[in-house]
Amino acid sequence: MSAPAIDVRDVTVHYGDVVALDGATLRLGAGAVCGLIGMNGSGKSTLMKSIMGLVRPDEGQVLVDGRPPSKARRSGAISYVPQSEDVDWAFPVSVRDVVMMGRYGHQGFTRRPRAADRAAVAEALDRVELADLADRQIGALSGGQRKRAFVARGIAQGASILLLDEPFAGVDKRSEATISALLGELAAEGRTVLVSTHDLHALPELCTEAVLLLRRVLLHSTPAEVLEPANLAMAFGLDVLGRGRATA
Ligand SMILES: Nc1ncnc2c1ncn2[C@@H]1O[C@H](COP(=O)(O)OP(=O)(O)OP(=O)(O)O)[C@@H](O)[C@H]1O
Repeated sequence: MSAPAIDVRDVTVHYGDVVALDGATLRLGAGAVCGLIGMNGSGKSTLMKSIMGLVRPDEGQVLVDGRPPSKARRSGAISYVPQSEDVDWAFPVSVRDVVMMGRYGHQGFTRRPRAADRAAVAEALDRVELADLADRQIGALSGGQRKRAFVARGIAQGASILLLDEPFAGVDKRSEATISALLGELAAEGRTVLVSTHDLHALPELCTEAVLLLRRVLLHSTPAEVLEPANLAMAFGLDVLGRGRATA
């Protein structure tokens, strides 16, 4: 049997005195679109950073395709779309340059793009509907377009695992629809998608499964079960859907 795409085993992460994750366990297979749900500070970004190998667990272990995250990252198997606040948008690179970064691992030491790299970048830009903005500076895009550029980087990279940290925050309806449809297509190609979102109502359409996080995984099930009021109450401590709010 092949290793799970993402295998988080009993992971604990501290930032100084803050316990961000406390015995988190999660296993995801190929073809899953898993929604990661939890209140602010529940550890969603930390979980993604642990899977990327950007944060080292104090306890427990993370395996990606059966390998340590750093190895999986170097091989290009895994791609991360960070929260907008974590990116320096003033960096003087074009949208095409950002997507080409996904090809670095394919280019050897010279980092000189070859025809195959240019073709992969063009195809990825097409898939996220950004071909007409390819030469624009990344900071001159809207929030939703920036997210799409980062998704395109993961596609050009050929990543089999995509981690998206709140890709719908501050995003217009067109970008939301483009990204949602794309995540379904990527999963249908056998890739694994983990996506954190505060948009609970979008969960059933967006995801094949969902996780409730509060420093550890409280529940990993279908979107419908995760959205049960009693389950949401475990993670948020109140009736987030019953009060008619669209987001957590
Ligand atoms: N670099 C850091 N240094 C110190 N504490 C941190 C750091 N990063 C995160 N934390 C703390 O760790 C906890 C988990 O943070 P994390 O960003 O993983 O949560 P989150 O679920 O992604 O939150 P949000 O929904 O607000 O993005 C929070 O209490 C946060 O304040």
